[in-house]
Amino acid sequence: MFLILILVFIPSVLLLIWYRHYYIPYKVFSRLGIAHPPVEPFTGNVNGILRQGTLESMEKGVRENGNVYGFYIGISRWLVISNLEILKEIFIKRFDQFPQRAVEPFLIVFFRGEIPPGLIFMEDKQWRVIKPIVSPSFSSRKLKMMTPLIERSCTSLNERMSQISETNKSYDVYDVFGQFTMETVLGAAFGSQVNVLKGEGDSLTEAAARVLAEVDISVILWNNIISSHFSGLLELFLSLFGDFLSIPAKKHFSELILIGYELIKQRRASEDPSQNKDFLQLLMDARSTPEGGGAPSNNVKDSLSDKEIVGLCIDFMLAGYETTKNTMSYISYLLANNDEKQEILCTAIDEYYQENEYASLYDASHDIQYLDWVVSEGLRMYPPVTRISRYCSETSVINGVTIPKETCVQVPVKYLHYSPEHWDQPDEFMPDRFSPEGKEGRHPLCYVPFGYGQRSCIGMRFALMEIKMALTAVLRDFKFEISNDTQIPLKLKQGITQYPVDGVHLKVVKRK
Ligand code: HEM
Repeated sequence: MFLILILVFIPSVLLLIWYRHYYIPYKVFSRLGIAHPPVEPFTGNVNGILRQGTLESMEKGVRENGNVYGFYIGISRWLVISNLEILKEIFIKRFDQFPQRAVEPFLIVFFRGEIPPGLIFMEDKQWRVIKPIVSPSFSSRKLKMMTPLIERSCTSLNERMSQISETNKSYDVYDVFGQFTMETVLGAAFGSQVNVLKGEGDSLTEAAARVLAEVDISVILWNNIISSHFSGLLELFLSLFGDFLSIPAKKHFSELILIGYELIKQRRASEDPSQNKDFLQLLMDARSTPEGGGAPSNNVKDSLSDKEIVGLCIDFMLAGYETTKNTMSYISYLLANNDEKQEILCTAIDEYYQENEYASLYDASHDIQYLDWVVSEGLRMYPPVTRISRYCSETSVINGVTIPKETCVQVPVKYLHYSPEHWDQPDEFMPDRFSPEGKEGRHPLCYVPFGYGQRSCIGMRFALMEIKMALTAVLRDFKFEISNDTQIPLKLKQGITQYPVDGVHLKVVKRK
């Protein structure tokens, strides 16, 4: 009897597992006529993605399957869409059905502990409340108040480039721009005055550097596989044993959070907190203004809690560090490899300062048109964020394609930026394509380094201001040159952003 029970029970359980974790979930795309690579049990397409590289596998997928194809991470569904008309619907017209990004990996939830998510992973309902309170902190007027902080770091950057040029050797500018960005992002988020470029550090710089170094894409993929099969299992495991496992990322997050609380406390006790010109202070002072002006009604949340403020500042730091550091490094690399374009830019900067001798870096970076085109073209060729996601909250049919509820749409940014359908000679560095004539007739969705629609990058203006000011400060006196140890082409890797694995080695040469 017992033997019969075992013989029936075990196969039934195995059959059920096979049915629930393999047969049913992996049928969804094929039933809807959506192509996808062959799946492996349990992991779905993850092994193929890790073997080929995240970006490469996506580009191969688009080439082989066309502008709509699917893949599975564990049993969760991902749909890669590069059809611009479908994307326009998803980003704009059907925002209510695609209101947020991919679900936040539980590991990140665990790291941040009591702190609520920042805007990046914020769920739609909460985002609609918080975004109007946060948005005014990113207005041109508020950002302009932060320019002294960036000017100070630009001066240190210029001094650092001067030291490098004197060695007459090539140097890893990725490292230098990393220090510059760390200095500015910590200054902008928390008002830090530490001179990272001069080798100084403090507890904030250390905690931030460690948090930023800890996040690994394959860990996140495994997190997603487990959560897709056994929702709640990772949550249960980490809530029971998390505190006993000494996980470095958790420790560094906690340090950052405590520093954030301490800063808020000090600001509250300070006699004149208004002298602080950073996001922490702006968020402490922030009040939402209802559309059309006037005071917010009583039943609408109009200010942020301390936890929300700290969460948002850490979010800005995470979102702004690697993206900005990578962009500056890529643009320097492109300029070094395209000296005639670099000459045009340097001449534009010289001419501007001949006419406006005492102009601030902010004004120069705002007014020099060619600089804007160079930065835009740099972001086209090397977008640091190579994929944008939108989570489908309600089954939708768009242009004949059925997108089932709980599918995550991925937009292959880099693929769009190189598509010959939209770009002439996409492999060439041609800043003029961003001139008014160059832009004419181009579909807005084939260029999305900062995303698109209501959930596009809130830090875009800040990032562009910082990148342009830094480039102006450097190129007034120096230029970039390739040397024997410049890696051409750059070897790139997909982490949270796309980054140059071996850094960017260039010579920095004095211009005059
Ligand atoms: C070159 C630098 C940067 C690039 C390329 C970049 C790119 C992006 C992209 C592609 C997104 C997703 C947009 C979408 O889903 O449509 C995003 C979102 C976001 N970025 Fe940036 N970013 C940069 C710098 C920054 C900086 C400096 C900050 C903060 C100061 C920042 C804060 C954010 C936040 C908070 C979000 C989420 C917005 C929301 O959901 O409402 N970013 N960024």
